[in-house]
Amino acid sequence: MRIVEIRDAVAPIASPIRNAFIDFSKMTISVIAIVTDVIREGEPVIGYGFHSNGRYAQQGILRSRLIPRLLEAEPDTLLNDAGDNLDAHRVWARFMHNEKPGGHGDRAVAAGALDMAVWDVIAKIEGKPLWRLLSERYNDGRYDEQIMVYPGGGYYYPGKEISGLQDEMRGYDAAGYQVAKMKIGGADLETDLARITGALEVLGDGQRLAVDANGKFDLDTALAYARAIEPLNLFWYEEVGDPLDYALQAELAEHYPGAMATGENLFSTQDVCNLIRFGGMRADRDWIQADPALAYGLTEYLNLIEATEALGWPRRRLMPHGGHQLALSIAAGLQIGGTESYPAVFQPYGGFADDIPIVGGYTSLPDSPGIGMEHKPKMLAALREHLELEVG
Ligand SMILES: O=C([O-])CC(=O)C(=O)O
Ligand SMILES: [Mg+2]
Repeated sequence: MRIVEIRDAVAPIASPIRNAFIDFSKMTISVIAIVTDVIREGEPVIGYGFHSNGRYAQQGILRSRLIPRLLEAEPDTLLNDAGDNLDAHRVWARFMHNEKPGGHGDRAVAAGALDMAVWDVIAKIEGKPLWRLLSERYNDGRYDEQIMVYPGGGYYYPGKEISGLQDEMRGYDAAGYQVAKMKIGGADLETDLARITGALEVLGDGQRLAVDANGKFDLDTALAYARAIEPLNLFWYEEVGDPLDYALQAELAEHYPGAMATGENLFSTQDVCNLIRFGGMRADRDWIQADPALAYGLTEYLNLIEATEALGWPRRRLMPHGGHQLALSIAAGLQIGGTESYPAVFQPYGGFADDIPIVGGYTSLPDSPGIGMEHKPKMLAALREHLELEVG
């Protein structure tokens, strides 16, 4: 088989929401299509990819480096031994050829989008859902039929802070979610505490609510919030300080007995290992949120699982950021802890298959080939429109 074409485009994912650090008024993502010469049901097999929100589109890196490297490669060097499908590891090594280690920034995001499309192609050519392919290749055939998912949301509602937030939490509860997440750090402690209390009036138990500071706090503020929320027994306290400030994270761990979560802005396996080694993270209760669609893709996430397990972290403590079906497929097929979802924000890319419900905080995956994007028709239509693709 051959790659016929790789398309990329910049897609808007702008919305009026803001977290403690950024607003999303100009947010974009890169979307990708890998078109192959393999024909299924009369149409060429096309793999789709995109990266998670929070980082802007990566057209420069994709167009000037990663995509040309694939198109210039001797086609057979990208294939598996049988020559009938792409080999994700060979493809990854090729598009990352001549890139120095370290300094993982936007390059990791570009790679994450491209690698997602590669895995969608591979699973479609193999005629299997990605979760099943992962289970068979890397997990001795084991998989989870039910995956823990929680909605990321709870942004600020100027003018109706509490009632807006409560309505959103009511919606998540009605949709079947068990745990939901809200933003903090975009207001003062008193205001945020009133918001948290308001959310808890809807959700009840503190274990049904996680809070996310998006890297905003210095140590003093981190500890002040920690003291205030500790009695509430929340599900987790997320990305409290700068994502690379492992000393702050370690100090927080000394003072906060509840669960901490972080890692969505760590873009390499090495960064995550450093977080584990130096960030005071506790494998019995904390969560690592590294996101394959921001951090070099699923191909690299396989290395991340192996490296974190070698440091004594059960894969069940991994819960990726990003609310995409790639992480859901990984969660099912490789049996990590679960994943975030975005039923209410970052549309049309957020959320999972339209036809599969959430029950008691868990969901499942469709059985159709690939990542499952065909079960999100609005998203697929948007991808095709941005990529100017008319075929299946
Ligand atoms: O950047 C955002 O607001 C999204 C985020 O942190 C999350 O979903 O955990
Ligand atoms: Mg977050």
